[in-house]
Amino acid sequence: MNTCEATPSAAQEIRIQSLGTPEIDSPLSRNLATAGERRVVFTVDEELVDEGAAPRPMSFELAGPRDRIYFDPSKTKCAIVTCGGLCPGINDVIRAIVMTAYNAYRVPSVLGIRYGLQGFIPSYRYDVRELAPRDVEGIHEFGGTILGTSRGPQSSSEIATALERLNISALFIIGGDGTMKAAASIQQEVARRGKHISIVGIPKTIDNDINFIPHSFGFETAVDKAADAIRCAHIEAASVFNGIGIVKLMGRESGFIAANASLSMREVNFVLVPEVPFSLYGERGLFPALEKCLAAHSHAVLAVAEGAGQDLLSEHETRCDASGNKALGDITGFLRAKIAEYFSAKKIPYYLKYIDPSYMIRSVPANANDRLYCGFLGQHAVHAAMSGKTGMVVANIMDKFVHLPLELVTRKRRTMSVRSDLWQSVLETTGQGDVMGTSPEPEQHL
Ligand SMILES: Nc1ncnc2c1ncn2[C@@H]1O[C@H](COP(=O)(O)OP(=O)(O)OP(=O)(O)O)[C@@H](O)[C@H]1O
Ligand SMILES: O=P(O)(O)OC[C@H]1O[C@](O)(CO)[C@@H](O)[C@@H]1O
Ligand SMILES: [Mg+2]
Repeated sequence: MNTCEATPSAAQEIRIQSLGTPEIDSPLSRNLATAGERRVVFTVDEELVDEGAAPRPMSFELAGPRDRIYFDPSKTKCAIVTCGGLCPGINDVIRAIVMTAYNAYRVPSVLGIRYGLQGFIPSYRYDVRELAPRDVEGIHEFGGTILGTSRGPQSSSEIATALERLNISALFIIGGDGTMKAAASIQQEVARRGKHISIVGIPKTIDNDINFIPHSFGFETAVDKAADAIRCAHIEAASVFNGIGIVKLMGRESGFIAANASLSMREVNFVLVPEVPFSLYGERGLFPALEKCLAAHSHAVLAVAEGAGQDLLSEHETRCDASGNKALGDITGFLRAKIAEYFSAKKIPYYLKYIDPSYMIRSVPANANDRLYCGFLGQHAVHAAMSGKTGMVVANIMDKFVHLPLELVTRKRRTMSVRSDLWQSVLETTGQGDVMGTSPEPEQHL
């Protein structure tokens, strides 16, 4: 993303589905709500579109309250569901949705669906929860989700039936890439039945792997926590002769957390991510480079995304989790064993300190920036639903809140491009280019 213009010009128009013409006067004061749609044009570069694609202008619908809305607030019932792994800020989004629905639109009811998509399915027997402002007042102080979450497929047909049974007008679905696919199939099922129910997604994931979303909420907080772990690993490693600090960070198929946390803590010498293959031995191998690093600085720090180097593990994982996400082999266990072999054979003393902050980076409350971000996302999601938008998510692109179709955000999973400024910056800061070179061609990486 590089430029932002106020008018559409000849840009590709990104369209959002609508349930019908908004004909009801919004209860929001005239100077808060805008008349009609406003659009913004960004020149979108390859980081968000396709690797190698030329930058191109695209026009997006701006988020925000409209002066005419689709749903009569006095008859509107909303529901919120949270799915997938935890992420800092989920409660902040829930709070913002409830507060906006009640305080801005005076809707009479917002329901919380328990434990992800399972909460729609009668056989699980989870009660729905009424969420009034007093129920959500203080929830932003806590990590996690007050509604609970789950993984695993559920029938869109049963979910659509539950939405009809509960008489829901707008469903807010908070989750990651998988959840957005679920949202798309729920929206299609609801439309197939001819039901006027708005389905609005709020993209959530610490992995930052949702297509077209530059930074999902909670990512910044997760990076903060990951940076704390790196700081500790560096102190431990630097406090002994030939100390090696290894930090394992979440990031199944995308190394954004490892890359960003390492850039914020410049002491990291090697960043290993799923997107870039590497070898252990040979001229451009990780271990000879680690050996050189120890010889030069007497200590070294490695930040390892959990999905890195999976091809090196002798037993490839074939298992998946309940949602079909591939299970990962233990790359850091493998590296620790191989480091022991390598340095023992060379009779080089070393002291390895291993830190796995694991779930701690995603179960904490959101930091101040993420809280602000979550508040806006929740508010804009309600404005979008009330004006009859559906099959969409709310996103922040270049400091503008916009509507994106679910179809766009579910097209593929976002990974870090080896040509991105982010990865190039990692290479420049760490000097690890010899091990994980700048070229995407695997044979040039070792
Ligand atoms: N292709 C799909 N179609 C319909 N539902 C899906 C699809 N993929 C995932 N889901 C459902 O969406 C929910 C959440 O998916 P998943 O567990 O992959 O987490 P996620 O939303 O990607 O979040 P995160 O990756 O941040 O943990 C699950 O209930 C899962 O079954
Ligand atoms: O919550 P679970 O099922 O243990 O899954 C862990 C995965 O979830 C994520 O935190 C994404 O939400 C990944 O980084 C991690 O691999
Ligand atoms: Mg996911």
